[in-house]
Amino acid sequence: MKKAAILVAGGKGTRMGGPVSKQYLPIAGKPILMHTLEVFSKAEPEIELILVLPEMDFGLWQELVEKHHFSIAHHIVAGGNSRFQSVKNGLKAVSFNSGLVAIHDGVRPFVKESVIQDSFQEAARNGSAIAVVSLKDSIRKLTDNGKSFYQERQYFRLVQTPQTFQLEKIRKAFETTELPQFTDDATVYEHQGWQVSLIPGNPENIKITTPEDMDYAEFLASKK
Ligand SMILES: Nc1ccn([C@@H]2O[C@H](COP(=O)(O)OP(=O)(O)OP(=O)(O)O)[C@@H](O)[C@H]2O)c(=O)n1
Ligand SMILES: C[C@](O)(CO)[C@H](O)COP(=O)(O)O
Repeated sequence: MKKAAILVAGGKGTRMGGPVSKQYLPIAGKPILMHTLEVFSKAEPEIELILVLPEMDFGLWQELVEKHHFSIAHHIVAGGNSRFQSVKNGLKAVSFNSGLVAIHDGVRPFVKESVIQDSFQEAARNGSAIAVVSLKDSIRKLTDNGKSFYQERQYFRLVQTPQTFQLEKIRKAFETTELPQFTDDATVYEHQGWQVSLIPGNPENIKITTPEDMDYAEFLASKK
């Protein structure tokens, strides 16, 4: 079965701040996005890789590719104004019509190869595979009047990427109008009335979001 991965990196990284968007920041001397492309290429050597970037960054990316002698084949696609729109652009760019597609945040470079492989296997069986991890902390639900209530954490999961799907189904799901609850791809898929399948993610697969994440990312890279 044909496989593709869409690595979305069309954001501005406003929570990270700084003059360079977070997806290009170096970890262990190499831009975050190159680590992410590498892990997908290692996990699935035959995969079609689609990298979604802000159109204004195409030149910067080309310079980084040359500077780092980066040789993993990938297609570049222009992002949109939201993650939803960036994914939609990536889905249009997949070169085949029948197969599987993993959608992954470009800024999650520490996803395990085994999680990527498991996600394709589960999506082939059941249509979708969403990587999730359990919570380590207790959680409380806040109310609008300033109270809070205990919640049973065994019924909750933190949602990561990859989120992997049968291509025809996720393309159809993304034909819908964008809604505020579409914080990831699972919510778009579910909006069709389809149930998602969950698979175990890996806890170190953090979404690099704020400056303190960079120190942890350097630590994780040093352990690889
Ligand atoms: N218009 C957008 C917005 C986000 N993303 C991507 O979606 C992933 C998860 O988004 P997030 O971590 O929120 O990234 P940013 O939107 O860049 O961060 P911020 O919200 O701090 O600006 C990132 O890889 C980001 O580049 C995207 O492809 N297109
Ligand atoms: C897709 C995601 O990474 C799953 O946890 C997350 O929902 C992205 O959220 P963001 O607000 O775009 O950072």
